[in-house]
Amino acid sequence: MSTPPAFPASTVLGYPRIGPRRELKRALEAYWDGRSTREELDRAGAELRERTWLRLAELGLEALPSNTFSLYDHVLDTAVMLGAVPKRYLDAEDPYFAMARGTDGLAPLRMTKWFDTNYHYIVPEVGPDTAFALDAAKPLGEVRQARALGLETRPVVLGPVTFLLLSERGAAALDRLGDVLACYERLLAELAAEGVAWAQLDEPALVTDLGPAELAAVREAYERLGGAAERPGLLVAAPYGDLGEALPVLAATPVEAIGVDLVRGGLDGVAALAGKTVVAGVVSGRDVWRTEPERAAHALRTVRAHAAHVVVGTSCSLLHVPYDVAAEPDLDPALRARLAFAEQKVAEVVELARSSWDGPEPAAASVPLAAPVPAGERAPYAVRAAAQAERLGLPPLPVTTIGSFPQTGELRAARAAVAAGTLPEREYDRLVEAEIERAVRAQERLGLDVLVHGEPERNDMVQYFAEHLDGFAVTRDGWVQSYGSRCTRPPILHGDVSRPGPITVRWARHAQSLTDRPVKGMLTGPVTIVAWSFVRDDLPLRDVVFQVAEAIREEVSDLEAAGVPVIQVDEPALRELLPLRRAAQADYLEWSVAAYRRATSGADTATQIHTHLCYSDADQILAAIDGLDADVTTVESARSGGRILGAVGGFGRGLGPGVYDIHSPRVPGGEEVERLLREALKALPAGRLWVNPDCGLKTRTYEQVEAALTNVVAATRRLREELALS
Ligand code: MET
Ligand SMILES: [Zn+2]
Repeated sequence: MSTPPAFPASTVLGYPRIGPRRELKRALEAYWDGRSTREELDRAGAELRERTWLRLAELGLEALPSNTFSLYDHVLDTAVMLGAVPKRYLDAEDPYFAMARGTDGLAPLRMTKWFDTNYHYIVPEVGPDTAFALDAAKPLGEVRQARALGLETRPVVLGPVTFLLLSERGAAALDRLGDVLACYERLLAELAAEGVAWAQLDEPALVTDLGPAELAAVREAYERLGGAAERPGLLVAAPYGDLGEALPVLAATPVEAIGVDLVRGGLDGVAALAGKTVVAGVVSGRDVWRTEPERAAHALRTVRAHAAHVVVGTSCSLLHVPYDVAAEPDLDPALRARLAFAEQKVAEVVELARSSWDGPEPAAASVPLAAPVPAGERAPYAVRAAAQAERLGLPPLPVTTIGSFPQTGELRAARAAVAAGTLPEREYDRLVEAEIERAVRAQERLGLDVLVHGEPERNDMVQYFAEHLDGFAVTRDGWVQSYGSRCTRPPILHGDVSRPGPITVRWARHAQSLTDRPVKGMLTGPVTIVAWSFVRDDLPLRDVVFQVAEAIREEVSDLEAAGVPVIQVDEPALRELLPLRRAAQADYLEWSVAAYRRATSGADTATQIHTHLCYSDADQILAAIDGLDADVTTVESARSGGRILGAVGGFGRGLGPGVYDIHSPRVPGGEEVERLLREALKALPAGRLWVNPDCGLKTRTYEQVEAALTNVVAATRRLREELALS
C-alpha cells in the first residue's frame, strides 16, 4: 500500500452515542414498544451521528471518528459485520435486537461488563462452524453519511484479537483467527476503495495479561493486516491501561499508528514507539476532571522524543462520560470549573494540539500514601449463626428477595414533581410509605420469610446514597450508557465523604412497624458506591472507599438501633473494579474486602448481615467473597444455569444462589424453581441454603413478581416437607 497522509493533529477515540438528551434511548424504546418503525429508528440514529460530527468539527477537532455509533452495542455490531450471527437468530423478525434482547421464544446472547467499566457488551458466539462473511455496510454507510456533510472520517472498528478474546470461548476462539482476518482484510480493501485515509482498530484486550498464544495472535493479526495490499493507514488503539508486553509486539508490525492510554498507562515503554505515529491518550475518557496541562504536556514531550509523529487524543472513547458540563447549571460553580465532560474534553484535546507542549516539568504527583484502616472483627460465624437463629426463628430454606420491588410510573412521576417543585416533599414521603406498605403486605401474603421495604424511595442504588452524603454532587443530565438504551447518572465524588444523618432508617423502620416478620435493611456497599461514581483523583482509591465505608458503618449502626434485625450491604460492583492486570488484583481484593468489613463489622452478633453480588462468574473471586464475612450471600445463578454452584462447595456461611432470572418478564414455573433448588442442595447443606431471585425486582411488574414468588414459595415448601421427612 502507499503511505497514508499524515494523521491530523487531534482526535478522540470515540464519542457518546445515546444523545445529549438520551434521544437514542427514546427512539429505541419507541421502536421496541411498536410505537415507531425501523426506518424511524434509523433516522434518529442518523441524526445523532450527524449532530456529533458537526459538533466535533465545530469544536475544532481535526480527525473525526465514524462508526462509533451503535444502535445497541459495538461488539454486537462487529459480530454482525463479520457474519457471526448464531443460526437460531436468523429467522427472528429483527435478528440484531433478538440477539441483544431476546424474543418470546429465544434467549438473548449473554451480556457482560466491558473491561473495568460499567458499560456492558453482548458476548459473541464464535464456534467451529461460524460462517464468517464480511458485511461492511455499517462502517461504509457512516463514512458516506459524513462525507455527504463534507466531512472525512476515520471508521472505528473493534479489532480481530479483542473480538475473539471477548467471545464466549475466549482465547480458544483464536482458532478462528485466520478466517476473521480474511474478513478484516476485505474490510480494509473496501474502505481503501472508498477512499478512506485512516481506519482505527480498537484492541483494548491488549492491556490485559496476555499469554504467548495471545501475543502470537496479535503478531499474526497485525503482520497480516499491516501487509495487506489495499488498505487505509492503520491506527491500532489500546485503551484502558498499559500495553505492557503487547507494546513491542504491536510496534514490530507494519501498522502506522498506535493509540496509547497515557492516563492509566505509564510512559516506560514509549521508546518502542520509534518510527510510529502515536495517538497519545492524555485526556482521560474515564473521569470527569479537567486535564492538568503540565502533566499532559510532559507526556506529549516524552512521546515526541521517540515517535515519528504525535497526535493528541483521549485515553479511550468518551463513551463513558456525559456530554456537556454546560447542561448542569445547578452544580456549584467551583466544582463545575473543575469538570470536563465529553465536549470539554474535546476542547482540551484541540487546545493541547495547538499548543507547543513547552513548559516546566510537572510537580511530582503528590498522591498521599494510603492510610491503613482496621477492618474490624465480628464474633466467629458459629456464634453469630446461633444468636441470629434464636433471634430470627426462620424456617429451613428461608425465602427472601434482593431488595427492590417494582418501581411504579406513579412513583417516578412523583419524584420528578418533587424535583420540579410541584409536589411537596411530605406528600411524596407519604406515597413512598404507601408503596412500602404495599410491598410488605404482598410479601406477607406470598409467604416470604425475610421481608424488604422494596426501595421505593430510591431512584438508583448509588445516586440515592450520594444525594444523602456530603462530598458528592449529582447531575441533572449526566447520563452515561450502561447497555442498550439503559443509562446511569454517576454521582460526582468531589470532596471528603461524611454522613450528615441517617439515610434509609426511616423507611426500614416504617417497614418493620408494619409486620412481625424480620425486615432486612438495604444499603449499598462502599466499593459499589465508589465504582458507580466519578471519583476524585487526588486521593488513593482505597482511601476514598474507606471514607464511604465509614459512612455506611454509621448507617448500619443506626439501622440496628431502630430494631432492624437483618441488614444487607450490596456489593454488585466488587468485581468490576478488579484491576485488569493480575499483578494488581491481590492488593485490590485485600483493601476492598477490608472496606466492606469496616462497613459491616460494627454489627451486633445477633444482627444478620447479608451481601449481594449479581453475576455468575463470582467464582473467580470466591475467596474474596468469603472474606467479606457476611452471614448470608446472595448471587445470580438462575440466569447462568447454576454454574456458580460448582464452585461453592467449601463456602462456609449462608448462600442464596438465585432461582429466578429477573432480567426477563418470563415467570419461572414451580417445577423449574424446584429443580434449581435441588441442584443447589447437591452443592450446599440445607441448613445454609437461602431461596431468592437473582437480583432486585424493580424492573418487573407486580403481576410478574407475584406470580414468580408464588411459585418460588410453593417449590420451597415442597422441599421443606421433604427435608423434614428425611
Ligand atoms: C445491582 S444489585 C441490586 C440490589 C438492590 N438491593 C436491588 O434489589 O435492586
Ligand atoms: Zn443484583
